[in-house]
Amino acid sequence: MATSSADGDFLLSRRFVWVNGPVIVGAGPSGLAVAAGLKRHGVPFVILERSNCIASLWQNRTYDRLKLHLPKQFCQLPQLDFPADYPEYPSKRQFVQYLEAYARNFDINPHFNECVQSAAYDEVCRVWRVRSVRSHGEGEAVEYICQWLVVATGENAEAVVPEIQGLEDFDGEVIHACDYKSGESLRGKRVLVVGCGNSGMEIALDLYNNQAHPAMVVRSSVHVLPREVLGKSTFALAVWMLRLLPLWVVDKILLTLSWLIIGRLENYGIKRPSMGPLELKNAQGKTPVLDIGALEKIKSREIRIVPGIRKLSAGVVELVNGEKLKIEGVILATGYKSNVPAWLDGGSELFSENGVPKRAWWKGEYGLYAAGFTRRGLSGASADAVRISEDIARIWKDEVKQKKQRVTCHRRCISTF
Ligand SMILES: Cc1cc2nc3c(=O)[nH]c(=O)nc-3n(C[C@H](O)[C@H](O)[C@H](O)COP(=O)(O)OP(=O)(O)OC[C@H]3O[C@@H](n4cnc5c(N)ncnc54)[C@H](O)[C@@H]3O)c2cc1C
Ligand SMILES: NC(=O)C1=CN([C@@H]2O[C@H](COP(=O)(O)OP(=O)(O)OC[C@H]3O[C@@H](n4cnc5c(N)ncnc54)[C@H](OP(=O)(O)O)[C@@H]3O)[C@@H](O)[C@H]2O)C=CC1
Ligand SMILES: O=C(O)C(=O)Cc1c[nH]c2ccccc12
Repeated sequence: MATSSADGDFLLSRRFVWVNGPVIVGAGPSGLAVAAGLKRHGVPFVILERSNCIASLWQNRTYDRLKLHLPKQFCQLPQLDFPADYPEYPSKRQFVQYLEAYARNFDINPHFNECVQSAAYDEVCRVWRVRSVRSHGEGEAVEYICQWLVVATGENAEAVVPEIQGLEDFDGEVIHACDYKSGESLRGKRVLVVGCGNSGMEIALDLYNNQAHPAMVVRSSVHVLPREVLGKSTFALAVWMLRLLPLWVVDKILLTLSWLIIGRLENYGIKRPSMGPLELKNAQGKTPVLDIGALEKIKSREIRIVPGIRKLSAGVVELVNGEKLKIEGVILATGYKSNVPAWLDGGSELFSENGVPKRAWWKGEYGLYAAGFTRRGLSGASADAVRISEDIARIWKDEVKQKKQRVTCHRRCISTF
């Protein structure tokens, strides 16, 4: 039956579902890891996923040749290691296979094609009301009512598409990095890659490897670090040094090693930020680039570095220095953002306006949790998941015990009559 909702949209009648445990929003690595932790403690839950598969970022919104850029020991989820024969840097296919095995192993069955549209805390009934719409069938609307809400929608939920003057006049292909699969279709073409984070760098290299001619926009500054130092992971080295030394000292060491291995980036048109790489990651969430080969092509000018864009027109980009380049395609490697502000009502003591938790924290009020928002990649997501599942399990078990006691007491009271 169709009814009219408060905001005037037509809506199929809503189904109400009481969940005896938490609702987890998102079936990426963070949501799966929380779910596995809850299974371990015997806590029931529902996990809602807007797409038709687990880890949709990895399956649908990343390019073919992507590999994890941190060594495998920093990327596996709690309670299940990667298979022993996985390489140091697993491919995206291997990572997805691992996640599928993870979901199977812990018997995690997300509700697919269910996009959460809103979630709000009902202070009167002291429950969360989580409203979703099923994208398959007739678009059924469901309201889940639960005591705990775990936000696991990720730091990369939506693509950031910048406003660039004249973008609509450009006549070639314009895609965001999340829709880039391979440079094959751009063979022989001049392609502008906007953005120089890990996506921009790796896509520029992939374009080069597919015989395209990439130019990459570096409008401000970026830290590029070698992925390895003397055959050892730079990231692993940094983690190890952080146990012994303050962060600023580790940053100084990383920069000295980079200078010895890579040389001065300024020679190739790339400025380094004034803040050190780890300090910048902590302060602003800006991930340093771990170089997998783009720098060599930048040095040989096979990947051109260009400054910011002034405007685009048919077949041409005009740069802020007045230079004009002929281009046939644009890849926007301009980053991602959280979508939490679009659907979470309340929770402002945990989440800031841009949809990531204040102070990179995992627990809010009224049973609200955030998994995978601490800017520490997959290892951060795993750490959050363990804390969250243990916290919920502790409260859930207490409540179950109390309920049992109430029932026993009630029975005793009845039997004394
Ligand atoms: C290209 C790329 C490579 C990366 N490589 C690494 C790496 O090597 N190592 C590392 O540690 N980190 C890496 N990261 C960081 C990345 O954030 C993590 O790897 C990981 O995917 C985070 O998991 P997550 O579950 O928090 O978020 P996601 O993987 O983004 O999962 C969130 C899920 O929530 C779903 N969702 C979103 N909104 C809704 C909604 N309203 N309703 C229902 N479902 C919703 C999404 O469809 C998605 O499936 C990489 C990121 C990118 C973009
Ligand atoms: N192999 C792997 O494991 C990979 C991991 N990743 C991870 O995915 C996450 C997202 O990375 P990424 O997609 O690179 O996003 P980032 O947010 O790291 O980088 C976005 C880039 O776009 C630039 N930019 C934004 N708007 C504009 C504009 N209007 N004009 C010019 N430049 C612009 C930014 O420049 P500015 O700094 O000036 O704002 C920055 O260089 C990161 O955590 C990263 O580590 C990504 C790819 C591969
Ligand atoms: O790949 C990512 O996006 C990550 O967030 C992983 C990560 C966490 N801390 C870092 C420091 C340097 C490089 C990558 C990471």
